[in-house]
Amino acid sequence: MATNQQFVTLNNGNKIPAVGIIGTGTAWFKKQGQEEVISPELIEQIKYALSLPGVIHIDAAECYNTYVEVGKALEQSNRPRDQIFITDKFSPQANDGRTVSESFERGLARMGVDYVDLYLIHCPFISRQGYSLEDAWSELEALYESGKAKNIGVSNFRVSDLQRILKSGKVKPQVNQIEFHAFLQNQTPGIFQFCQQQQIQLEAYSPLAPLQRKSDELKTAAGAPFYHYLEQLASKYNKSEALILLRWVTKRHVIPVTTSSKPARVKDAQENLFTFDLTDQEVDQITSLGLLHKPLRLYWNEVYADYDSQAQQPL
Ligand SMILES: NC(=O)C1=CN([C@@H]2O[C@H](COP(=O)(O)OP(=O)(O)OC[C@H]3O[C@@H](n4cnc5c(N)ncnc54)[C@H](OP(=O)(O)O)[C@@H]3O)[C@@H](O)[C@H]2O)C=CC1
Repeated sequence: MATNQQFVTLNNGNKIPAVGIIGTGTAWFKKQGQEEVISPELIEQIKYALSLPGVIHIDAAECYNTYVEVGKALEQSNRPRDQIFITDKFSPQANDGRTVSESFERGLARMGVDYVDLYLIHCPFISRQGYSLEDAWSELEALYESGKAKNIGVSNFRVSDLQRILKSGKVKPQVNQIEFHAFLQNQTPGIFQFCQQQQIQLEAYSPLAPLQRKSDELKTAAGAPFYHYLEQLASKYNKSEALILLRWVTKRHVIPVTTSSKPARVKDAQENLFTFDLTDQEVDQITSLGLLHKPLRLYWNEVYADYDSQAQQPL
């Protein structure tokens, strides 16, 4: 199938689709204990994503409690495994005390696969006593060496967290998945530059945060120029505002991880993201107008809100 898909090369030479189109958390997230309450909508949406051309990048995690939906969609689709890129994440918090390898094997079994393409530590906050980030990272390294996790990485890590595992580990993380969008350009101090300098590929979750909050924010003076410019670009390129924002993320050399309950939006992200390009000047203008806006942090506020004053500083 001919596609407009693009890939990014990771620091180990492996390739990853340049956009993740079907996150299975956020709006799809289920509370602990609700795992067996199946969402037919999510199964259908993943199956729809799996019917699109190219390699389909699915973002899963232990704490989303949606492995069953991923597994059913994979089972019901006839997509070859090598045309699917599956990310999974170990939850170091509230996972009934499972070790990395127990969590990993449980994820494989529930999704009905025998490897994942990318395995991440979901956050640097480990609740298990006597178990450190370094311990968790060495377990990921073992999964990488076994070939059951084709790439490994982290999520929501600060520079200091990365420095710890860079010092103790043998394998450099391939990815750090963080919240990144025009209204939160540094989740934690210096993280954007550090990862780019270290060739740790950044992934952006909540790349559409400015649209998720558009109706409230448009009313503010700080938001209006940003949204007006976005509308202008959407009209110039005849693309949705969502696609303009996702393209901006890719132009910052970050992989957006998005999701939607609407098939047309999933299709747009997979098929149309690379059918147009923003100029350098347009990328810079989105960056600058975004920075005028106060930080909009959708996740991990309880631990990272103290960094808000530094999250929207120009690089
Ligand atoms: N590592 C981590 O800690 C985290 C990881 N994630 C991962 O990232 C994935 C994506 O995160 P998420 O925040 O949902 O990503 P996005 O920023 O892409 O937001 C997706 C949401 O935006 C809505 N949306 C899409 N297009 C528009 C539009 N044009 N106008 C208004 N709203 C729109 C969608 O609604 P609709 O359904 O109506 O299209 C959907 O609910 C998650 O599912 C999860 O896999 C997320 C958070 C934390």
